[in-house]
Amino acid sequence: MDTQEVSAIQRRRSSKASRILSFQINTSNSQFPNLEILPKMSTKKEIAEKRIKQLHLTPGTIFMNRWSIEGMIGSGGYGQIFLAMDTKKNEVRAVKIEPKMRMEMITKRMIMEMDVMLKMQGKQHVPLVYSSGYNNEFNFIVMQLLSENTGDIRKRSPAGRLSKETVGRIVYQTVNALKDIHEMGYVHRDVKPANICFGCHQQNRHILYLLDFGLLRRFKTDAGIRKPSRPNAGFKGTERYVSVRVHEKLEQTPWDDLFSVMYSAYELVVGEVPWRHLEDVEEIHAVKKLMNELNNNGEMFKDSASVLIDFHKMLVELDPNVDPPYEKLMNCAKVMYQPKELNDLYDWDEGFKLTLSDEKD
Ligand SMILES: Nc1ncnc2c1ncn2[C@@H]1O[C@H](COP(=O)(O)OP(=O)(O)OP(=O)(O)O)[C@@H](O)[C@H]1O
Repeated sequence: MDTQEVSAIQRRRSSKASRILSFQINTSNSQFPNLEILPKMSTKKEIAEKRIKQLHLTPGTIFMNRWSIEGMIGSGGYGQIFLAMDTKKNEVRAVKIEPKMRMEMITKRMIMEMDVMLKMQGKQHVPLVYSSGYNNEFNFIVMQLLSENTGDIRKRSPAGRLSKETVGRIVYQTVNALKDIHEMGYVHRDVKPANICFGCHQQNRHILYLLDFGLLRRFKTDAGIRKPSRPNAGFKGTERYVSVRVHEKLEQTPWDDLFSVMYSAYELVVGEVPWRHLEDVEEIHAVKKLMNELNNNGEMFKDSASVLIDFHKMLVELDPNVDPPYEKLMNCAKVMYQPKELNDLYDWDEGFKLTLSDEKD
């Protein structure tokens, strides 16, 4: 990318985001952020639409005397995520904030998230944490800034879906990310496209990062023994992406995270899951059970979904209480993304041309 191209991209981006990042753009080194997939800062209208009554931090605030808050880039049921500038190092960061009190109760979700993220530092698919802690009002984590999440990238792709070459590599890397988490004795319990991002710098733009460690739970003891299952483990996760076992309130195991990978991949490669328009949770459960009937699910695995047949079959045939064969699952994803390599261009690097050419056929 030369200086002219960078300027053109900058002009297309919101002027504020470009201003924030312009200090870093130096085409003579390969460190500059990938502007095309940086997370967008929410406009006032989007914030209102998300019914967020109040921003926890307003742009212009210098949080903890160090991080200059530029705007909100994401929010979930618990936290808000801000684009911030580290005023000491002159580098961009993401700051995740959660109020310490919620409905007069002390919130612990982010305390646990910090703890797990710190334990996992050094794992390839876990974002770098620069600082974490709390002040009088908030728990916070200052972490590596990542790209727009893959759910939002899919939504803005012209065909509303991603190519099998890109989704295969997302599956491969997500299974690898989960392998690390599971090997440390945790299940993630909220795998979904909104929690999957890529790096936004030249050197990590094809590395996938898994986000949101707030729902993790230990399924193995420190000695590596599976913990006894609770008779009713409750429903934890996001309705659209949880496995049939989670609908049945069974204790989650790595198997359930892998099913969430499968449903996420289905949505990314097809554009939607078969239960996208269903509101009744029992109906969603019923369709997911039907999908698992290997002799009866042909309708759900035709056209662009057909690339997931083998991966899905492999999962259905696994025992949820036995450690999954990660390498076999990753090899299955490899078949999906060939002839590409992990470090070749992804859909967003090449103007989504693979899905656009599919549409024309
Ligand atoms: N480090 C980051 N860099 C860029 N964007 C991020 C980062 N962390 C989070 N986001 C964005 O913010 C969104 C919400 O983040 P996250 O899932 O961590 O919040 P949450 O409050 O825990 O959400 P939920 O209620 O779904 O559990 C993500 O989907 C992603 O788009």
